[in-house]
Amino acid sequence: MNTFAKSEPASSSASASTYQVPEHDANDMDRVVDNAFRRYTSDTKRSGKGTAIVWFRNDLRVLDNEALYKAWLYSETVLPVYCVDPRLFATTYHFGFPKTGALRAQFLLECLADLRKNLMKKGLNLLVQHGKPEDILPSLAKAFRVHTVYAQKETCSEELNVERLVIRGLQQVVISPEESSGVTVSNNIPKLQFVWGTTMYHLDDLPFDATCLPDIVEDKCTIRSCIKLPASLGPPPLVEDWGCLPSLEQLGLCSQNVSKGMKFVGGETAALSRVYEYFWKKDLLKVYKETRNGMLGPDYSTKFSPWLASGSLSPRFIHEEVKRYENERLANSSTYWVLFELIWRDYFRFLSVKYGNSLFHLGGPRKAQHNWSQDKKLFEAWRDGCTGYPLIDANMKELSTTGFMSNRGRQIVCSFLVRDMGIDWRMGAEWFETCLLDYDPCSNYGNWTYGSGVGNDPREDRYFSIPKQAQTYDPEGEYVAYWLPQLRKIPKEKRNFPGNLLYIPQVVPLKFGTASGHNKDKSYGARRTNDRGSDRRWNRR
Ligand SMILES: Cc1cc2nc3c(=O)[nH]c(=O)nc-3n(C[C@H](O)[C@H](O)[C@H](O)COP(=O)(O)OP(=O)(O)OC[C@H]3O[C@@H](n4cnc5c(N)ncnc54)[C@H](O)[C@@H]3O)c2cc1C
Repeated sequence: MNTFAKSEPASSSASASTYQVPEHDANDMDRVVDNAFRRYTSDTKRSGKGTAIVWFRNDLRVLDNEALYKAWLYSETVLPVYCVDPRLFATTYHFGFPKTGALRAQFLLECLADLRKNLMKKGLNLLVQHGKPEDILPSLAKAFRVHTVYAQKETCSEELNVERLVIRGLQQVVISPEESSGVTVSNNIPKLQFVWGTTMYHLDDLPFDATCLPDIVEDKCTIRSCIKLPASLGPPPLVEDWGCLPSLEQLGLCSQNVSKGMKFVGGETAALSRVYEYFWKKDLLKVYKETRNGMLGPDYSTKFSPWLASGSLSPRFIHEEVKRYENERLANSSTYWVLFELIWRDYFRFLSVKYGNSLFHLGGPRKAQHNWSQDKKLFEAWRDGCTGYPLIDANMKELSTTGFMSNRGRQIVCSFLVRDMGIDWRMGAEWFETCLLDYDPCSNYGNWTYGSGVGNDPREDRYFSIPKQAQTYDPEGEYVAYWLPQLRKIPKEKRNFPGNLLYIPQVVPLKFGTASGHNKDKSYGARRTNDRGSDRRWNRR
């Protein structure tokens, strides 16, 4: 089997100047996950025979995992498998950036270590194999006489291509009736069965076909309950070597310490702890709508996205927790707004079903024509946080240091790259793909096409004025001074507008307005009524 040599366990310690998200220590986190598992336990009896594989992809969780549930229900033994696919650690499609940066790789390893731990709590384990799923799964299916491989359905081209190759690989596997231990394997070929599990709304429950998705976000259908699992899913099949998790070095990456800002802990245990911390312990859900446009610190927004993207957290679980909070504490526009943001997440996923590969094309779903530049120097100034605009530079430094950036920050740096610099939006999207802990092809490319005017958004011009954004969202320059300490010595109101003498020269002039003062921007801000950016999208409901 293609296993890795034993390496040091993934570490997640945070230094004094970082915020650990969640803040809980390991014992507290274990208590939270055990409680959640207990609440989602059922006494259903399994009805199947033989062995089934669960092929874990972006669903690195036990709670509300339908593939795991079905594999357990329709078999006598379940073999959970994760394939460390080398393609994930290659380079991005157009511009050759690392496909997975060190911080997300580290987060992924933490997710896998935690998944193994939680599967063991349920009487199973996780087989970690190095290689392509289309090579590994058929050979495991043959060796373990598997009747079905269960997996979560994906929607974007790279993942769909792997699915096609796995199906083809399984078609080469023939399990004779004598080998199949009494299980009916149709045509003697193990089958690949998909479940839908990435979104809060189930694809099959939409009141329209996903290919007819309207260009508006609506909350029009009911949300399914989380799946309950029995207390034990064991026993697992006999496996000689369950495989070690690779080190970053074995993946061809150098480890990167988070020296300041948010240090996220990967895995389902941390995800459930963050939900507990944000909703129940700190009671922040009730103010989410007022704080969600912040940029500094761990608590202005939920910070659920890295766990949602890796599938360590189920959006349906968040929905159920919001409803529980509304019943037990209060319901207000903030409790609703978290769900509404999750509808946006769903929306971008369904959009990928509707628009397919055009989400990744220069002209986007709209097939828009623009004269984009690919100026390397300008792009590098943006990427490295050296544009001379503190708000841009601070956000880009946060991204490369932590793998995270606020939603506000993402909209601002996206607008700056495409509107002020005129750079090909795909360079920005691919750099985000490298760096983001929460990278998700649908949300990332969906938001980039949206922000650069090539998406399905009826409004073409989403320009974010930096002076106006700085004035509104960082009036005291706290955020920029946190990431650019050289600004701490100047008066608060000047930190976002330090002038070239105190800061570095600006690489491009702003397309509209100037960054040198508030007053000039006022008329400009008033003229461009869309300056609050995506907030106006709510009008489209
Ligand atoms: C250019 C750009 C690129 C982005 N790339 C990604 C990406 O790769 N992965 C990703 O998960 N999000 C992406 N987003 C959306 C958004 O910025 C993040 O989801 C959000 O900042 C995560 O922080 P949070 O969990 O605290 O969000 P919260 O404000 O607490 O929102 C709760 C959840 O709602 C969802 N959500 C909120 N806003 C959006 C949105 N605009 N689009 C889709 N889902 C949303 C997320 O799952 C988020 O975790 C991008 C936004 C922009 C403008």
